[in-house]
Amino acid sequence: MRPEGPRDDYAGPDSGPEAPFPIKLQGPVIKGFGRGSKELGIPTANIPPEGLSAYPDLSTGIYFGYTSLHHPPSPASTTTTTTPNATPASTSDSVTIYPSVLSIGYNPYYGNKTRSIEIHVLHSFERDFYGSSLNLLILGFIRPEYDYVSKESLIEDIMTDCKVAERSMKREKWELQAHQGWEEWLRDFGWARGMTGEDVREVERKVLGQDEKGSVEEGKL
Ligand SMILES: Cc1cc2nc3c(=O)[nH]c(=O)nc-3n(C[C@H](O)[C@H](O)[C@H](O)COP(=O)(O)O)c2cc1C
Ligand SMILES: Nc1ncnc2c1ncn2[C@@H]1O[C@H](COP(=O)(O)OP(=O)(O)O)[C@@H](O)[C@H]1O
Repeated sequence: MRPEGPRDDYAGPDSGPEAPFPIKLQGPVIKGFGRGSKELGIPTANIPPEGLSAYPDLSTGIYFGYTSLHHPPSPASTTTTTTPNATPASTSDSVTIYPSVLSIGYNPYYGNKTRSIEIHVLHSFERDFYGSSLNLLILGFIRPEYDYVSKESLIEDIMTDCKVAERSMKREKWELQAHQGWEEWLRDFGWARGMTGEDVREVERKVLGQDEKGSVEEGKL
């Protein structure tokens, strides 16, 4: 259960990220249990947890860092009526980078049986971006995951996480430009080349299928 008491304003030292950070994960945005937007009002983009095997000692918990998104060309675009067959923008043009908060773990409030990576991007999007490719550069740890007495107290803590992350990443040594190679890595989506919508759905079925039994405690909805 979440301990009583005030939260720190910052996470990580002013001198910048320390080992084992930055941690690099990537994957397509897949479906979760649909609770983020509907129940919490805080959407979280899920990526498959396989990349965590490269970091066997990483604790579950709440982290922050940069997310880059590469949106696939939209087959149902309603905006380009005059040039329906126009070639998509170049890869670098369609990559955007945002600060983010994320949870790695089992969501104790919901009692998931398998580990998930759930990223709340600190940006307001007009629409969902399932199927987009996502690179995640984790820079620091904010806190452990907790169980909560109510949905409202979980939401309140997540809102505090967002403020802590924003504040922490505005410090000079945590900015994207302060570290050679960070932006280059975030903009590299070579790993996603050739990945089809069917590939993404298959990953999604595998990940969701693993947690069908007892993943959501009905009483907590
Ligand atoms: C910054 C952040 C902090 C979170 N902290 C917790 C937590 O302490 N305990 C918990 O059970 N879930 C926590 N969550 C996970 C939410 O419960 C989760 O995002 C929600 O269940 C949505 O899941 P879904 O994407 O499968 O729909 C956190 C999520 C984020 C983005
Ligand atoms: N700021 C945001 N951060 C993360 N995902 C967002 C954001 N805005 C919209 N989304 C979309 O919402 C989806 C997550 O919604 P959510 O209700 O948590 O469902 P799910 O359980 O399927 O992940 C993401 O996959 C993404 O497409």
